[in-house]
Amino acid sequence: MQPVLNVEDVKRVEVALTRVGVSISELMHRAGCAAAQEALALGDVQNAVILAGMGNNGGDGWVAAEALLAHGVNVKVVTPIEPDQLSGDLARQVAQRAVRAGVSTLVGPSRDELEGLLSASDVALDCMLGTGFHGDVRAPFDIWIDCVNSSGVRVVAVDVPSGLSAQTGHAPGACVVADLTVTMLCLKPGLLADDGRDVCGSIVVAPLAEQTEQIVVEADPVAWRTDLEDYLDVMAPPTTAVDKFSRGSVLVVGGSSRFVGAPILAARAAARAGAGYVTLAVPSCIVPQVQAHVLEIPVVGLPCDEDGTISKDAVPIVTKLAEKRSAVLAGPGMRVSGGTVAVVSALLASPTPLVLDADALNCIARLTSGKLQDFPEILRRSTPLVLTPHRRELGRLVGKEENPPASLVDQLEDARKIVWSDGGSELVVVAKGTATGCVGVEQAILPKPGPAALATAGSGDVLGGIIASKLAQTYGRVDNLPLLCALSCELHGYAATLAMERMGSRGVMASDIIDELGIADDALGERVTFPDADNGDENN
Ligand SMILES: NC(=O)C1=CN([C@@H]2O[C@H](COP(=O)(O)OP(=O)(O)OC[C@H]3O[C@@H](n4cnc5c(N)ncnc54)[C@H](OP(=O)(O)O)[C@@H]3O)[C@@H](O)[C@H]2O)[C@@H](O)CC1
Ligand SMILES: Nc1ncnc2c1ncn2[C@@H]1O[C@H](COP(=O)(O)OP(=O)(O)O)[C@@H](O)[C@H]1O
Ligand SMILES: [K+]
Repeated sequence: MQPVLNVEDVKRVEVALTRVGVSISELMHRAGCAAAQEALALGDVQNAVILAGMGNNGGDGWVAAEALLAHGVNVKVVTPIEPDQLSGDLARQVAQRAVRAGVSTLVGPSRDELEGLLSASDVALDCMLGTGFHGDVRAPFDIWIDCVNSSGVRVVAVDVPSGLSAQTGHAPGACVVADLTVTMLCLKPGLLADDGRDVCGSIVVAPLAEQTEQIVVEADPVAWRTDLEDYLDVMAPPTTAVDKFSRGSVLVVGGSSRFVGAPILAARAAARAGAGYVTLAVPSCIVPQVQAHVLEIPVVGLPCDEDGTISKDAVPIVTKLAEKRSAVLAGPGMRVSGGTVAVVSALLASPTPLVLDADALNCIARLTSGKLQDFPEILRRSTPLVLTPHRRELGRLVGKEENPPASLVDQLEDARKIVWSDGGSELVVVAKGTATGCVGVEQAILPKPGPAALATAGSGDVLGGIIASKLAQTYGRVDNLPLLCALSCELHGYAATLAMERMGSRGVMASDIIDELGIADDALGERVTFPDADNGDENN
């Protein structure tokens, strides 16, 4: 797994490296050389343009320019001001050194000049703004960014594409769209979510020092990005010694007269993700409709209130059904009512491994007046419990209904409020968004995010079904629950990628994802077992 550090913690790593004898100027030298090396590795680089800003990101660019020149590349550094006028000592020194070494410069070019230079270049290195970027992109960089993006030249972003916040993943204005991002020391969260996924291209981490790995780990990573082989730990070994019950049995509780489809999607996903026996429990008033859509899945009718939701009287029936299953998923389409709140509470008190999604989460928000972190006893269990909120549901759970998490780091922070208030290793919050964090008490794991095709109604129900299915197949014996959830998210994303091949990038519906789950599960298993044969882009 690869550690992901908040930007402020990256600065602490920089300081720690200086304490072990690697100076900031040495780090900048290595950063610039690493960027130059990656640019050369693109191949066919005779002419390079380096767009340098006025801070240390620009400093990296001057070093890279000198390194490229030493490799015989025809280099030009574009800078807003003369190297002598740079205010930062380090950036000024490396710029002056590069000029002495013969690097040529273009100071404050017109738009036409810059466009001409870019069109004659084989690669552009973006060294305008790095982790020191804040606010709106100011001139001249807004114009330079526009020129780079419209030039069609290959772009290597140094540390972070200019205009992107390496912390939040937001690019509120102009932002470089890179083919490759060479990021220094370690991954930062903003590269992996929201706008970051669109602008980084593939990501290469340049560690810069042999001590980096250890120091980064000690700097308390905000999350860990999985590599495919990490999932070997939670992959069930294939066996023929099974029957339909021992392959895992899942109970899905949900549905209402308003939302009939959601529990069907969840139950079908659970079956396609490998559970041998899936049962659906829905309000009795919708049983005929539901049963007509699922041939293989028995549907149990639960006592129903007048508004078409599950009533309180369902509690003993649901509890009894849950006892016999290896995992339960509750929530899809169930709505929030006195009856559904009672059912969710009863399931929390039952020992069967449990996944709560959608309205089951809203029931908990109602039960705790939107302050789940103040009621840890509600979640305290000795068997696995997984909550799968999207950003708005997560906001509702932790008292931020009006101001839900807006970035991956916000998701991780809010999910941690919940898991840390509980403090037990049986609880995981799968905080969903453009990138998803599987947050346990000890660590947060970031699976590779799926395609934007997942942003379609019902796709969350499918994920809930997958997680319940995978959990059921472990029979509660899971050493690393966050990792199992991350594997489920990867399966969800991979199935959506396969569905896109049939339905197009905008045509995928949740049921198409379900149809690909079986094939995706096998293919993912192959890729986990033989990662070297994998050609997929593992970065974003
Ligand atoms: N971590 C490491 O170990 C290593 C880090 N290294 C490198 O250092 C980089 C961080 O350097 P840094 O702190 O100097 O910040 P940087 O990104 O150059 O930006 C500051 C400049 O940008 C300007 N500026 C800001 N916002 C702006 C806006 N909206 N629009 C326009 N301008 C704006 C800001 O101006 P100011 O706001 O101060 O007026 C100032 O001039 C890091 O990303 C990596 O590349 C490597 O060298 C070595 C190893
Ligand atoms: N842009 C995106 N890129 C990747 N995954 C996404 C994106 N948008 C949403 N997703 C994923 O799609 C799923 C949507 O879940 P959810 O919002 O609960 O859907 P629903 O409530 O409609 O079932 C989540 O797993 C989420 O991480
Ligand atoms: K940059």
